[in-house]
Amino acid sequence: MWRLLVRSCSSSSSRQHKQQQQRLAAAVGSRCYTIGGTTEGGSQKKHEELQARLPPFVPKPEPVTIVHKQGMELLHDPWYNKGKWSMVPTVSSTAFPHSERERMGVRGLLPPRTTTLQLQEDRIMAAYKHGVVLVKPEDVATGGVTSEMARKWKVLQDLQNRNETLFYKLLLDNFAEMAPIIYTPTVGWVCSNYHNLYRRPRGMFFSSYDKDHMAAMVYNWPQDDVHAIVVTDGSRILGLGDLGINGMGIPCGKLDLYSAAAGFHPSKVLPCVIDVGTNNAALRADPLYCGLDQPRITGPAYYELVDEFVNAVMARWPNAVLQFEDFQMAHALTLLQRYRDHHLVFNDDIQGTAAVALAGLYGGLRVLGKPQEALAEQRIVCVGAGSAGMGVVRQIAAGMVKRGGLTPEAAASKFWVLDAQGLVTQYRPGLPGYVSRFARPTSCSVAEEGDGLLDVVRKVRPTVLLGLAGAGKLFTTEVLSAMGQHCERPIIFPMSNPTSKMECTSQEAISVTGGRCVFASGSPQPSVELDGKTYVAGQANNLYIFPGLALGAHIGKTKIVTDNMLMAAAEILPQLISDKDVAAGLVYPSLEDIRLLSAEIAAAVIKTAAADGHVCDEAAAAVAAGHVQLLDWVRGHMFTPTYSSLAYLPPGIKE
Ligand SMILES: NC(=O)C1=CN([C@@H]2O[C@H](COP(=O)(O)OP(=O)(O)OC[C@H]3O[C@@H](n4cnc5c(N)ncnc54)[C@H](OP(=O)(O)O)[C@@H]3O)[C@@H](O)[C@H]2O)C=CC1
Ligand SMILES: CC(=O)C(=O)O
Ligand SMILES: [Mg+2]
Repeated sequence: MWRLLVRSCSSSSSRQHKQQQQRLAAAVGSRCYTIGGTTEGGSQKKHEELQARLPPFVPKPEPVTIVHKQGMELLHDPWYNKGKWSMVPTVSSTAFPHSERERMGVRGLLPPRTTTLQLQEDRIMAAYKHGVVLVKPEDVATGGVTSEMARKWKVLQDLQNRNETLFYKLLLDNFAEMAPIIYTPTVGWVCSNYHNLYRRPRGMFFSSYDKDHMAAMVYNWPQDDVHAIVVTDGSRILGLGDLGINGMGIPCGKLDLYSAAAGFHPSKVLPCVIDVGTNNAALRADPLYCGLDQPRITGPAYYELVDEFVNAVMARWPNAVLQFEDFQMAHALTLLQRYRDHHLVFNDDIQGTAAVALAGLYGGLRVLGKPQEALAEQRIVCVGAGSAGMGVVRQIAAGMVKRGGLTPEAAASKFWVLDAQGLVTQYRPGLPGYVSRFARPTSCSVAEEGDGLLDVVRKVRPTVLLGLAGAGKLFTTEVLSAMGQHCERPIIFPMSNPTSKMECTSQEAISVTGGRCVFASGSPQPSVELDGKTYVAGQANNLYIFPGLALGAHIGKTKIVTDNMLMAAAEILPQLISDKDVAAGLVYPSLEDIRLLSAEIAAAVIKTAAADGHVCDEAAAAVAAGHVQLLDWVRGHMFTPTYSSLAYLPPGIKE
């Protein structure tokens, strides 16, 4: 066959071709041979030798499948999808090579690392033979995630993949019960195991490999109208550190809450991850990890990638709210400052957490029977000087200025902030501005640079203790006991997530202080029985804030998210706690009312933005009509999970 091909090419050679061959032969002498024709001055023998060495041509057509689908439609077709059945019976599609992703319009719809059919088979074989261990003993011991919670998560995932209307109805009707399953703490376990649990691809995956392609790639997403985007780079997932692309579980969980809590339509939200590599060596070494196998990109190249992502999504979906989530401290504030003055963006960990912490303190003051002005009288110890901790401290200080009439300097003097090296004082060289404002003066005789938490608590006698270090049990029995000794009703918020990283449990705080503390925690905690009395634990988590804040910003078309809007969210939330719940010691309203809470937060945010001249005409008119009308207007934008009649529109016919 090969000979046939050579002969046929040779006999069809044109005059021009022959001349070319002659020139070539003259140039290289008898060493020259070509495939497709013999050189006239060349060696026929050499040519024959070559042919003798080549294996015979065996006709074997490449296995090409002609497909009439692209993009998401292709991925959701189990025949064309190069997927596997994972432990959750859904498809994944990482076996598409990159050139094929381009051809088939699925670039960005899949994690960047490709896999092979063999690896997929090995994985299924392992599951087939040994079953799949969902929750390891250490997860149960430290993560607060049990096999039962993992099982429930699977049930909900499966349902979400089959029927979103039913999923959201179920979630809304059982919000307080199911939030811990779709969100913290279970979402922490999901992210840690994302590479094992990898299921139907959801959202968009951007990576450094996509540099200069993002503006085009976003058009692979099959939705013209996106209202909310949550993005992470996976660098600080809850308190679990760098989980790389596995962090995608967080934008998915947050956006489930956008839809359940604030009524964003599920088809109009977009979870995103920017994969710039990971410094988590164990993940990179895992053959099932589906992110890039490279260390994290840093410096200007990192910011170029994030800039490109922001420009790409904002160009296609200019009305979307963009929430930055779980970026490490090194980048979180820089990114927020980079975009916040001209894009509809906010950082949930810095700003959402800040608002929920201030709201919780106002709620705590209600429990103590004190007005909001009493905030200025508090002495506050905050463990954790990262994006969450410093955002919280800054917001509470702003509350002290606004409600308590303090100067910014006097407000700053009410805080003692600790990081991994202990108490932060101005003695520390090179403190960033947002920390140095709250660093204790070096002349401070009460507590000194580097003092540990117990020393600080004993010396400062704080009324409020906040935990945002993500380092686990820092509120030891001694610390809690010291809090209870000097303060009749200490406010204690271990806000780190997930449960494994919380500073203490409800049981520890309530029992050590004899039930006197006002308690709320980042991840949900059980009620505690003590001396015949039941103490209910509240949840100091930004889930109370970001859905309503984003809803207000989106429908009010506020263009930016201002500090005043965040303050409005923080101030309205404690007003929504029922008197009964206040009497029970709760510093936040019931999560069962989350839709109402989000609508009220959205209304408060819109009112404030309207006063600052930042809303669209329609929102301004709703504000002018009065609170009830504004609330109705806000609720009119919320998706309700019910079935509607379906109508068929043939292709090519416009709606
Ligand atoms: N409840 C909620 O709504 C929210 C909770 N969080 C939680 O807050 C935690 C921190 O998040 P974030 O601020 O973004 O993280 P960062 O990594 O930005 O900051 C962590 C901070 O904690 C300090 N720290 C670490 N270990 C210790 C220790 N042993 N003692 C005292 N301080 C310590 C670090 O100090 P150093 O720099 O010296 O290492 C750093 O200042 C996470 O667990 C996260 O889940 C975050 C957002 C919302
Ligand atoms: C709740 C949240 O945003 C966090 O722990 O990072
Ligand atoms: Mg977060």
